[in-house]
Amino acid sequence: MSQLADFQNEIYLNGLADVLPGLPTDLTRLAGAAEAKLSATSFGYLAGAAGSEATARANREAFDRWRIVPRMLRDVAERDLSVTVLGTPMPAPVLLAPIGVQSILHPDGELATARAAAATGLTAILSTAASHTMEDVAEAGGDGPRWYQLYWPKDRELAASFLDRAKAAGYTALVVTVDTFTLAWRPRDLDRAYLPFLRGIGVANYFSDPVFQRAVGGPVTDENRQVALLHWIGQFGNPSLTWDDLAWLREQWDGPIALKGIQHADDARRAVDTGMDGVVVSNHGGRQVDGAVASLDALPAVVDAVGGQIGVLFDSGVRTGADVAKALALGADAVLLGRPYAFGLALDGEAGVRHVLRCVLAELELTLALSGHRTVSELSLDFLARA
Ligand SMILES: Cc1cc2nc3c(=O)[nH]c(=O)nc-3n(C[C@H](O)[C@H](O)[C@H](O)COP(=O)(O)O)c2cc1C
Ligand SMILES: CC(C)CC(=O)C(=O)O
Repeated sequence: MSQLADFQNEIYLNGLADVLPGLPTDLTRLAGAAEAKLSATSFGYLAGAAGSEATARANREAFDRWRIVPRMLRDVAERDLSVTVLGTPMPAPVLLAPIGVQSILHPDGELATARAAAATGLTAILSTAASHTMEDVAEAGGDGPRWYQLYWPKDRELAASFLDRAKAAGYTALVVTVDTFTLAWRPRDLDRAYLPFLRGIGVANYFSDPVFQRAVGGPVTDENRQVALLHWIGQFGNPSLTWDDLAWLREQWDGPIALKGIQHADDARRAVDTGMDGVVVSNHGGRQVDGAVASLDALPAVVDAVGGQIGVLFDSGVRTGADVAKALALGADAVLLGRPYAFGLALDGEAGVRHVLRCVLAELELTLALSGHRTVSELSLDFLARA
């Protein structure tokens, strides 16, 4: 029995109370459990999406339109789901998507997430909009692998400072999110006039930054907090960015860079042409362009366009191990898990995140094995049929 699916035996042999923190093992039930625990504002921010939330629903429907076609009698006794993605070895092709403002879900926020990721050997991608500083999160994650997600601010000096800090704190790859230079129209938050940042959540990396502090007249205290928040609003996103700016970024960061939020084959080709190391096919969980194409439907054309020249990662709509397997079969090198681990965080902090990760990994391995696959590289379109 291999390590990833050992979780299943542990549950049966050691019993629920010893192994499970009282959380569902059917990960599609996490949202309901988290809703019962969180405030309406926090749950709305986490679960909500843009506009009518049609794209968020489409992300799920796209997974349902693909069905797995299991193959038999192929000796799957020895299994190994490990991969190396953008230079980082991973026990399975699953990463934790960058999710900001995690302290609205649990006081330990990104610290708990980093600990859970380290415990499972998975790579957590830390958001620029984290509620703890990147240095504190790096310390919490210890030796665990970590990547940094950049929200590229208007001031290049501030962007460079973020990158220097990330390098110094041991983040090895950079994920640049290009689909969120401003927040979309998000009715659940608009209806409650709720934005975590305006309550000082998600600004830790800005307020702790020497370049930011210089701009607001020194360290952020009660006295200049309002000025600092206004400066944050002005700095957060940069709608003027173009492909030409990536050359500057390339000079600032010598490790791998992936662009997150790519949905069109031509954009993927431009990522190759501008010297990027990867793309993340993503529509931000339906939180940006309502009516946008389902992320899974955008994946095959990007995989084709890139032709193996750079890495293709995927997110938006992944809820189960079977979903991960489907995205891999459609050509993703790895998959970012988003809301499910955040629901776990809300439900039980570090233990909740660890629970979700272990469930996904075990379910992924069992899905692949029971459908006749020992490794991820054996997966192909042959694995899937249209529903
Ligand atoms: C509450 C919340 C906060 C997020 N914050 C960030 C962020 O700071 N940076 C980023 O690149 N993506 C962010 N995302 C998007 C995720 O990285 C990911 O693309 C998305 O959650 C995938 O959709 P899914 O959760 O439906 O699978 C956030 C998503 C949620 C739900
Ligand atoms: C805009 C951010 C700072 C957080 C985010 O990416 C999100 O809420 O989707």
